[in-house]
Amino acid sequence: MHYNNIAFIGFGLIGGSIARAIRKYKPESKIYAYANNTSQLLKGKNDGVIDIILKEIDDSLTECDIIFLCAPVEFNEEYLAKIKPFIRKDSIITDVGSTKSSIHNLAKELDLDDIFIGGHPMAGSEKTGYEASDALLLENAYYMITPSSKTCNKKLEALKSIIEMIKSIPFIIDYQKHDKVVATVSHLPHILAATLVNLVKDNDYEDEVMKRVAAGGFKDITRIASASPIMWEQICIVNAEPIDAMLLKYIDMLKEVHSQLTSRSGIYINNMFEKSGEYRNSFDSNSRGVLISKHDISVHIQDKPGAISIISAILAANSISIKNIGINHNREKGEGALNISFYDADSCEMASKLLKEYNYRVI
Ligand SMILES: NC(=O)c1ccc[n+]([C@@H]2O[C@H](COP(=O)([O-])OP(=O)(O)OC[C@H]3O[C@@H](n4cnc5c(N)ncnc54)[C@H](O)[C@@H]3O)[C@@H](O)[C@H]2O)c1
Ligand SMILES: O=C(O)C(=O)C[C@]1(C(=O)O)C=C[C@@H](O)C=C1
Repeated sequence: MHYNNIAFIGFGLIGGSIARAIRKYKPESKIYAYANNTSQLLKGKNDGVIDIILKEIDDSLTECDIIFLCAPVEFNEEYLAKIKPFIRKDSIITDVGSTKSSIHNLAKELDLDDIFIGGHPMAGSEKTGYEASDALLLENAYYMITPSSKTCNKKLEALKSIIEMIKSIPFIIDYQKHDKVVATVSHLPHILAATLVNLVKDNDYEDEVMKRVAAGGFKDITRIASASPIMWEQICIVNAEPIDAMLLKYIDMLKEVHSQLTSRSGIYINNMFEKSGEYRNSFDSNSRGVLISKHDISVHIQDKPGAISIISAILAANSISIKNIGINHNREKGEGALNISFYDADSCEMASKLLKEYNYRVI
């Protein structure tokens, strides 16, 4: 089995990024795509990423060796049921959804648990749509795989090799554990970011001074508040139980901070930051090449020799001094493969603008 014919149901940020990477690393693949957004599909076809636009869910899917479900999580479940009549027994259905138990339960109900293998790349962006997709988006990122008890080794190895081909790092995990992990490190943080932004909106002065002066700290912690409402509505509802369990623990922590603040316990606050700083810094020391700076950018580049020199030549030619530069091999820590830090905000802003003009994806 060569897994040459690959279909995407949903073709936005993640579907588009995987398809672009497959086209890049295995150009002979035949890529089929279906979505409810024709303009994204036409762009994909124009870019040479898609070979065949599927107008319907029909027996064209029988030609496909692997099908990626890449719509918001509840729609992925709807499509799992819809595609069932057209799927060959020896093919693989996988998904990229941020929740796993619910779709695994459905696969079992539909008697598809020998065909369906869950997947979830741990990289992304607050942006949506094929326009924001990038062949390098998932490079060096963990890509969680949740097999079922009926997954055969051959299919698991095939999926792993596709994930490795697109330069992600396969990470096998039980699907129930997956949902608890991401509830804590991804879903709850999105809720916190959204509520924090809404707190400012609801409490700002008439002249919107809070919005105006909000600086690095606020922006760092709230980038993901701009994420897709429909995608996050579905993630939160489908994974409500583990999210809610962590949310309650978090509320207890905040209540404790409230009580310690009321009694003006500086030592409590000090210890809180001491503990969090130590742990957070241990994340950084585990990742190679990651820089910590107030004036830094992440640039999506290929993780290969020569890539850094092109960027540094562009910046040098424009008299922008680099403080530090390094490949981030461990994408679970940052978004781009290359981290560059600058001495001041102006240089950082100029560099970002310049590299975008050269068509680099800069975050
Ligand atoms: N955005 C991230 O950071 C991220 C990271 C990892 C996984 N995911 C998961 O990936 C999936 C897709 O997210 P995305 O960021 O690519 O979103 P997106 O909005 O960029 O893309 C969604 C795609 O699904 C299509 N779609 C939406 N509703 C549809 C429907 N009813 N029928 C057919 N097509 C439909 C859209 O047209 C679009 O092509 C989600 O399940 C999400 O949980 C997202
Ligand atoms: O970097 C971001 O913008 C993301 O939100 C990516 C992110 C996350 O880290 O929470 C979002 C959802 C996913 O399911 C996986 C990754």
